[in-house]
Amino acid sequence: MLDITGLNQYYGGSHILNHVNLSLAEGELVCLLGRNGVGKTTLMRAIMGMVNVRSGDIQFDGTQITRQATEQRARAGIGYVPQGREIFPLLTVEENLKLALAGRRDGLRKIPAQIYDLFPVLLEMKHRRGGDLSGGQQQQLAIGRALVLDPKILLLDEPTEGIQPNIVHEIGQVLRRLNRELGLGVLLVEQKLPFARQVADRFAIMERGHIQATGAMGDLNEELVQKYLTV
Ligand SMILES: Nc1ncnc2c1ncn2[C@@H]1O[C@H](COP(=O)(O)OP(=O)(O)OP(=O)(O)O)[C@@H](O)[C@H]1O
Repeated sequence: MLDITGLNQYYGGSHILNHVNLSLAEGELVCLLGRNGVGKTTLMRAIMGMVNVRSGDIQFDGTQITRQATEQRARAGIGYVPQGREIFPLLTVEENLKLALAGRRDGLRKIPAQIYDLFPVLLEMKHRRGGDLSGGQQQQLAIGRALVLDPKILLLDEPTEGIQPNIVHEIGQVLRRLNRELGLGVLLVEQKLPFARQVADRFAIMERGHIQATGAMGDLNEELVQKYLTV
């Protein structure tokens, strides 16, 4: 579904993504792990076309997208929930969701009922401003907004950061449900290991901009954790 091969990216003279190879098969839920500053967010942004890459390929759904604009990638079916959520604080929940309708492939003009089914709190808070929501509710809004586009895969950058445990649990359940019931592929950047273990099928560990290890989630042993993840 998503195949990244030999991807190199630089910020000025700093080589950030270093020959990254990573793939997400159809319906797979993969967690990208790694310490702070290793390049996880940069990789997500590169997949979305928000940073220029120097070399390498990104293929999505059989198409080469490496040089496509962000809007084109979103329309092709890559949903993105950025770190820090980036919702519009002065717009209502409903308006935040409606903005994403512009990117629908099928021209739908109504927020799909499924979004409110997945996140009932968004229905309750429909007329409230985004900025009035709690961090956890804003995260649910950010995920809901990405889902309005009807993506084939979803990229999430640290969706549990700064969120209270009951909502973290709820988000985990929604991701599993989307993945299991609807076959949505998910690439998740995550720092919380118990959460990653709970939701992901497979892991990929990044260090200094390179994928150092991948495997089934059950194979993420203490040695790998100590070597690449413990701070
Ligand atoms: N816009 C930018 N300009 C220059 N350097 C940047 C920029 N954004 C990130 N970097 C640098 O690139 C490196 C990778 O950052 P990135 O945010 O991708 O890492 P990360 O693994 O997502 O970290 P975190 O877990 O802290 O979010 C870091 O050294 C960071 O300082």
